[in-house]
Amino acid sequence: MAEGLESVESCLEQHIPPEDLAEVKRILYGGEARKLNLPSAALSAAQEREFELQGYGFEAASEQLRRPRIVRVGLVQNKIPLPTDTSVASQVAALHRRIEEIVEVAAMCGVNIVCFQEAWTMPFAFCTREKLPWTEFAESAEDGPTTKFCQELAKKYNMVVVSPILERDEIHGGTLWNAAVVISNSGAVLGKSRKNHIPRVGDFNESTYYMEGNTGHPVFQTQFGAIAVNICYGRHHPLNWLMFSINGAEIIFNPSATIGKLSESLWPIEARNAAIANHCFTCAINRVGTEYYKNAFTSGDGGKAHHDLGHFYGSSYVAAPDGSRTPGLSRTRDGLLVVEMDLNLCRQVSDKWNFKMTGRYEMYAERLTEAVQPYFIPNIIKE
Ligand SMILES: NC(=O)NCCC(=O)O
Repeated sequence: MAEGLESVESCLEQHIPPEDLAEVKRILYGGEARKLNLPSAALSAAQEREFELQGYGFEAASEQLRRPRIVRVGLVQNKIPLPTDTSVASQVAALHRRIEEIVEVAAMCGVNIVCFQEAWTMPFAFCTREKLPWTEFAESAEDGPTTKFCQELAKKYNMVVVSPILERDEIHGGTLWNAAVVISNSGAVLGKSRKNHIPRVGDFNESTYYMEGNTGHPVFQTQFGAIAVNICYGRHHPLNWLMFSINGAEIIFNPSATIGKLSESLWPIEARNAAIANHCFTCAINRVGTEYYKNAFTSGDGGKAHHDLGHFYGSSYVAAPDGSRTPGLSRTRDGLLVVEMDLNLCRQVSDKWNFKMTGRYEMYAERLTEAVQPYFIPNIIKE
């Protein structure tokens, strides 16, 4: 699919009559997000380094007993800088360099927690179903070179770093996992969260490489808030979001890699709906660009063999618990989205809508326990 539109937002800005634009944004986005005043040095560095930089803020009401809990998150979307047939080491090094220059700008913008896209140290090569060289991109979550690189960034910028990688777990037979490593602003590895739901759709043949995660729904208590990571395809599963929220997540990151022809119409809905349903902030991050492979692969649908998975459409955004959302980053360019949020908004919206209180979780837990039994009898009433 061609890259096409730069972004839905730029199209709206261009074509909606100015007198209607605010109302259109209210209906589509829950209002016009406040633009952050980002430092001019950051804006010019982003321009020089050829990535988009946008900043928005969400408001919360002031409270008498709690001080505002203001946090800035940074969402990074990027293309792979080198072709997929260059050496593994040079591809990883080029990605480290690219991220380093984006994170430096995030630091100038006061970002407290940064999250990269899914499997950020490699091309999203699982579509090929080939093992080599792609499995060579896998690293230890605890002390691999990418984790060490992120620890340095975390310490240097006093920033929590969420680093989604292809993990190799040497302790368990060198098995592969799709995992996000969470590194504290102290530089310590807080832990990891493995992808719970593995796609088997279109060219997303990821179960060729790794299986469903076994880390459950961990929430990481950081200095800046309680965070969780719901990796890519997990966003289609409302119960996956729910369980991170049940464990207390205030911000759920959704590092992704997905393409236009498969999911673009779902993209603006799913993370946003999760923010509403779970009274938390969600951060949807998608990679960008088209990645080409030397060897053609088929989709197993009778169609012609091809050399790319399709266009990753970026469009990273943040949604707030009140249902409002930021505009998305570009569909075609690297970008950094800086979003300021007051985490007090989570409880304020919870007190208003009461989804946690009205959730009837005990009823669903009982019925689901029955429904997963092999000889379950559905409750269908017939004449
Ligand atoms: N990376 C990944 O899980 N992609 C699956 C496609 C999608 O969920 O849109």
